Amino acid sequence: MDSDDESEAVHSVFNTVSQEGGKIFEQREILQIDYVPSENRIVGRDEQIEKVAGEIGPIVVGQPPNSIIIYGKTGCGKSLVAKHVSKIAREEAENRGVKLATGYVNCQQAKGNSDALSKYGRAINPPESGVKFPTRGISENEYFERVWSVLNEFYDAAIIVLDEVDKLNNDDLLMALSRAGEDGSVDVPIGVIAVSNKINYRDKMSERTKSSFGHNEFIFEPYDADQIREILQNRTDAFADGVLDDGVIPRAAALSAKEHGDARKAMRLLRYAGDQANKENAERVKESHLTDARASAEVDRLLELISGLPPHSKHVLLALANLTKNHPDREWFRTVRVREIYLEVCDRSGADPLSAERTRQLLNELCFLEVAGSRRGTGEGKGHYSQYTLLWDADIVLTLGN
Ligand SMILES: Nc1ncnc2c1ncn2[C@@H]1O[C@H](COP(=O)(O)OP(=O)(O)OP(=O)(O)O)[C@@H](O)[C@H]1O
Repeated sequence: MDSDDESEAVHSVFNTVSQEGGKIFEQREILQIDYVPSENRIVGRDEQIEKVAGEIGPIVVGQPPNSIIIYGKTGCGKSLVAKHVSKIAREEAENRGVKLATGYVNCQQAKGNSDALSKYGRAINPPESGVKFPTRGISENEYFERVWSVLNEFYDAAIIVLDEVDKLNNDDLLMALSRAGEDGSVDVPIGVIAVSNKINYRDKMSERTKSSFGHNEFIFEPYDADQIREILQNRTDAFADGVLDDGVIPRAAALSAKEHGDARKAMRLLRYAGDQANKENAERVKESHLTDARASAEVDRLLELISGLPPHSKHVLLALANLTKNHPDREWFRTVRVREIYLEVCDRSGADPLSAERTRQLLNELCFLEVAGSRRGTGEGKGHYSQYTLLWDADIVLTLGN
């Protein structure tokens, strides 16, 4: 392809798409959500980096470290800090003549414990090793054996980052890894850095795993407006020189801090504002572009939340959205009311409705995902009942669901 090709799009709907990202962006990828900033661009997490490094620290001299678990809402820098600490630990260990294996596994992308182990095995397996980590076909035990053999033969110590650890079916892997050194399965010390955005994951852990992680739990708070402003300010080289109006970043930061404190979403908002300016063929990104960007960001956020839901959860959500839309004077609805509309939604979509009890459970799951909210009400002599409210714009939900 000719990179100087300035030819017009064949289809006018693609007119605003260009290799360079239009007039507005210089390096749009800097605002992509998977872009990992270099260490001098990690904002406001010095204290957390120090604490995590403090617990995992002994590993750099080949001594057993403390395994840790980091909790916090989405986009508050958990994975970034975990990856960063494991990277600098590897550099420090190398500096001290210790061979440290480091590997990162996102458990959401792993199909269970065996797959997570296999991914870790492949991440640390040196080219000269004869050990194979097939994607399937061997037992979980065999994966363990192979990981141990690679560690024993090629390394002095190991760190494993298990991101979204709550997505594994159980905590067996967490426990096996954090206890491996003690129970003699492997000759090198292992440090586990587990990451989860479900604070109540702790309740699902067995007592033994809890005691392995002891008091080494860190909770990362969402970012405040100043921190988000600095994070965004550090990414302005995504834009062409001088195209960003002065008020855009402070406003994007203020909105993001108020709504979620999530760095990833804040970057997405800024990127969408740039896209919006491009679409309008504007010379500059203005605060007004944030308004449209917010609508797109909201849709994306909700899509992310509900994308993995089974059909009946979506039917229940649609029922709540319909109620909300049709009763602008009311916010809260009792389970029975939601169920009535749910039955209509099922009827329309030709689905067999689930039981009343199951409907209630699905409503509670929507609350857990922060798509809906719940409260207890007291009836006149009728005891307690639950009420639900939609935490999202009903129109957005209905557009996505229909
Ligand atoms: N302190 C920070 N400084 C600079 N950029 C940051 C910071 N925190 C987060 N980011 C940006 O936001 C992105 C998302 O952060 P990260 O993956 O660490 O979130 P998380 O807390 O692990 O969230 P999730 O639970 O959704 O995975 C990072 O890749 C990075 O681009």
